[in-house]
Amino acid sequence: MRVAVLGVGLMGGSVALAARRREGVRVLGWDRDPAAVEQALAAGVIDDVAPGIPAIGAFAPDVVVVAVPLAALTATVAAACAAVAGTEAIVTDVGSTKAEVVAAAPTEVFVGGHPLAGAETAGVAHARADLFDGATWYLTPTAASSGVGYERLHRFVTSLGAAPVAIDAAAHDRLMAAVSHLPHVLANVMVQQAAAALGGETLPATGPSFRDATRVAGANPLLWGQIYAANAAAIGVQLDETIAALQDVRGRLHDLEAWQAEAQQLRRALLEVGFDGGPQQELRVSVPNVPGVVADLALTLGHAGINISDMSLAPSPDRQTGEVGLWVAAADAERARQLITAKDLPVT
Ligand SMILES: NC(=O)c1ccc[n+]([C@@H]2O[C@H](COP(=O)([O-])OP(=O)(O)OC[C@H]3O[C@@H](n4cnc5c(N)ncnc54)[C@H](O)[C@@H]3O)[C@@H](O)[C@H]2O)c1
Ligand SMILES: O=C(O)C(=O)C[C@]1(C(=O)O)C=C[C@@H](O)C=C1
Repeated sequence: MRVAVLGVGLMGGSVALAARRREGVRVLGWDRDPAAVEQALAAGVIDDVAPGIPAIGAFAPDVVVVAVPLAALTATVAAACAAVAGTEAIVTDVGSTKAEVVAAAPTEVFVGGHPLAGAETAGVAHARADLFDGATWYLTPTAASSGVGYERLHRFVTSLGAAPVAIDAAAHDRLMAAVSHLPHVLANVMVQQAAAALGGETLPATGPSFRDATRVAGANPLLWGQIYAANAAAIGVQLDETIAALQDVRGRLHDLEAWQAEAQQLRRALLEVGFDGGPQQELRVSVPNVPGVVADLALTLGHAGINISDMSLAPSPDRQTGEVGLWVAAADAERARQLITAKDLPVT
């Protein structure tokens, strides 16, 4: 299989690395920044560099993945579609919003895409082969999209470790406003508010909840400035609803126990969506930051036949300890808790 990646940054580099885990896949890379492709070539992220977008046609790619910032997406997709005209290639993108690029490219060779995976970092140096393992990957085919191309793209996305899910572009953008863009806005607001509240304090005054809730604050400013602008209408609706909800909470601070319990239920239900194998439960394990601790946890549960469907790692600020989040089937959760507790590791 031959894959062309346009924009070899965090996402493009991760697509390249994930694709090259399979035998016989060759990846051609192009980026506006020559340093990015040179770095990608030197690090073995891509096999070859294209001198320009028109040159990708001669590479005869099966799939072209456009992974540039949103502001450059429409023009780059158009240039990619022109470059592969008359070949068998299917062109896709990984942009965080879909309506604009899908409306601009109503051609059979293009199917919009968006992996629901990423990081608060940027650049090919942070690219990871396993970034998409287990992730939902939205695809936004239209009536114009080639069926053969869509099927090939579906298989390609699956080969990267992700689960493709077809969705309408406008519905996708409304959904992302709620589950991705609003959380980023709120994380930024929380750090700004905390900084103002702690102004002048010298004590370390933030704890784990603050770190968890604000991990994405200030993520890649170029990328996020463009996401907010591209999806302003849908984010505006979410913000209006958030403001109303906060006002409601403000008015009944002495009567929020049931509200808190409802949020607990809702979070559990929302995070279970998309997992295979029925209801899941999250175990949070406090661990010392020593080599092998995570592998030991994974091996212990693996030996006991307990599948970890998702995992998160959060080191403490001083890097002495950390918290490992493990998602396992609810039916296995108690057994997993006992196995971990037997290692003298606290689990919640
Ligand atoms: N970072 C995430 O968590 C995440 C998750 C899902 C989707 N995305 C989407 O992936 C795309 C890329 O984001 P990223 O996080 O990889 O960013 P990045 O900054 O890591 O990489 C972007 C790459 O595109 C190149 N580039 C910049 N402007 C360009 C232009 N005008 N023409 C061509 N190339 C250009 C840059 O040199 C860089 O190598 C964005 O559209 C974003 O919405 C990001
Ligand atoms: O994990 C993160 O750091 C992310 O912000 C990833 C995240 C998200 O909101 O979940 C961010 C933007 C993308 O378009 C898709 C995924």
